[in-house]
Amino acid sequence: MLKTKKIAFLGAGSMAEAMIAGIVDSGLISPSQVIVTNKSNSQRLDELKRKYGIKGLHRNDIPFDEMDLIILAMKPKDAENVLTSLKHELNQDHLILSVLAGISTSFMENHLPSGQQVIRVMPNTSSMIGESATAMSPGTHTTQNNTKLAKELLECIGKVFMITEDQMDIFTGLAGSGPAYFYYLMEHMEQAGVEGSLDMETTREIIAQTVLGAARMIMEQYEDPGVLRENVTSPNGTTAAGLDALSRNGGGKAIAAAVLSAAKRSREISSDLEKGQSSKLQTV
Ligand SMILES: NC(=O)C1=CN([C@@H]2O[C@H](COP(=O)(O)OP(=O)(O)OC[C@H]3O[C@@H](n4cnc5c(N)ncnc54)[C@H](O)[C@@H]3O)[C@@H](O)[C@H]2O)C=CC1
Ligand SMILES: O=C(O)[C@@H]1CCC=N1
Repeated sequence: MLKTKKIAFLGAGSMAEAMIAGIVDSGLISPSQVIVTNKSNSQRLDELKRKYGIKGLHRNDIPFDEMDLIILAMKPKDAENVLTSLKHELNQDHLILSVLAGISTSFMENHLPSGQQVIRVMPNTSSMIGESATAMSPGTHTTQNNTKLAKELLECIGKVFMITEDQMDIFTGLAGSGPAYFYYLMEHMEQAGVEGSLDMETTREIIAQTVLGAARMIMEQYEDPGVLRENVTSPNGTTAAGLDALSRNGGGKAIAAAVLSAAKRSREISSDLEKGQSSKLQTV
């Protein structure tokens, strides 16, 4: 289904680049099927053109008539303006995908022509290497065919989870923001490794392999993480000492609080937008 489809990304930041890289790399979409635009930075468009062979165009030069999928990838604070500006460019066949945190399908539907097909999507930056955990939740008017088409596209960038829209905030807390928690953890592990006399490059490789191995154990052994943790932990051994320090320092609670705080922030963004308070979002 994807072979003939034309895709326009509105927004050319980190998330758009990660998706473009994953999509182009999958080989299921040719770079000539992808257009990207942004607010004003033409150097950035040149960079994406050079790296991925896609087209980078000024917003006013996008041939919307020829597009099938339009992917919104700007910041939530810019959503309302962009949706309003799109109103006169769209027809009923256009499928709109939004990757914006906190932007509900009803918000999109209310700002677009009546009956417009929209899908709310939450990918993460591991899209870049085809390893995103991506959620999707279709709007009221989206056909099954278009839902299937979007799923096919999103499968180019990783695993896709079809969820209900009320689960989007927690999914954002877990997976949209999730890579950052692991990078944060890895930064701290790196620091400890270097303090323990390993060089930075080796430490980084050791940590990355350890994280990768742990993730693959979960995915391939279908085992509960608690059981896998116990398998590592000898009574009165090194891991018990490590886990005890983690627990004494609030490690477990901190991790759960990170996920819940991100989910709460996603809900707050929605609520500010619903109240017409885009200006409250400032840099978001
Ligand atoms: N960075 C991440 O890990 C993830 C981000 N997201 C969502 O993706 C969206 C983009 O995030 P980032 O790429 O990190 O932001 P970014 O700041 O790197 O990129 C935003 C892009 O939007 C463009 N833009 C602003 N106004 C525009 C307009 N009127 N028309 C067209 N383009 C416009 C900017 O020029 C820029 O290229 C956000 O809504 C965020 O919630 C979702 C999942 C993960
Ligand atoms: O930090 C943010 O708001 C975006 C959404 C999920 C990941 N990054």
